[in-house]
Amino acid sequence: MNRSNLTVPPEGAPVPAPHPDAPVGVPLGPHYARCFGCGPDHPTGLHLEAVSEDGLGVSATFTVGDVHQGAPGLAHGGVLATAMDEALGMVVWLLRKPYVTGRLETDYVLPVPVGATLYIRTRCTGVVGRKAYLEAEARMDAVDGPVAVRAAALFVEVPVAHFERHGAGTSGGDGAATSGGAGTSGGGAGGVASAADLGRRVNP
Ligand SMILES: CCCCCCCCCCCC(=O)SCCNC(=O)CCNC(=O)[C@H](O)C(C)(C)COP(=O)(O)OP(=O)(O)OC[C@H]1O[C@@H](n2cnc3c(N)ncnc32)[C@H](O)[C@@H]1OP(=O)(O)O
Repeated sequence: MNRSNLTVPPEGAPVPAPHPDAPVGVPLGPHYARCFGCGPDHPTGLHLEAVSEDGLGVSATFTVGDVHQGAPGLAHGGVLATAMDEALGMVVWLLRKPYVTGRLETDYVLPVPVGATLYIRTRCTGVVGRKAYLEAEARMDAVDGPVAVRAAALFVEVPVAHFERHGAGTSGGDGAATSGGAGTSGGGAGGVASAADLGRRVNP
């Protein structure tokens, strides 16, 4: 894909070993019930579903709905970028450290119609200090379908306090209260409802 050197790991950058607690071969479940990318409680979200392949790579699916259109009948490019961001974020989630997206680069290769399912595969290609380098590819309607979107990203590790300082506080806001409570609101393994949950998750 066309990408800047900001999302390419420096030569010799190590690819981390999978975290010993990282799930392998199982559905990841949402990290937060109201997440626009993966949350089951979000009415118009992407409802992306993901499986950890080997603790460092993730396979995910996203089916484009009516609410995701840009041009009539076609997925909005920003929504497709969100799907890639979410799938990439699930990879750093496996590293058991809090990260945020610093930079996301996207190549739109094919128009993606409403009703299409994207099969997304993401992978960590290196970690240097606080910076994690990742890439992703989305294929249309089958795991071996035509490539529709490619992405590369730089995620930056942040302290848990980042979410407490900038987010809705340790209570998770009213979203946490209405979505089932700490630890369970995410549905699958490791879901969080607040920054405090996130802290317990990465430092149990
Ligand atoms: C509760 C549920 C939770 C659930 C959590 C799971 C959520 C998953 C959702 C998907 C993920 C998202 O969308 S996250 C949401 C979208 N992203 C954000 O909101 C991030 C907003 N930006 C920031 O907060 C900040 O800019 C940071 C943290 C990215 C960086 O600030 P900082 O901490 O001061 O660090 P800084 O020194 O500037 O940068 C550290 C290193 O990274 C490099 N770097 C930083 N930004 C960039 C950049 N855009 N492009 C290239 N490189 C960059 C710097 O050059 C430096 O390299 P060097 O000098 O060390 O070499």
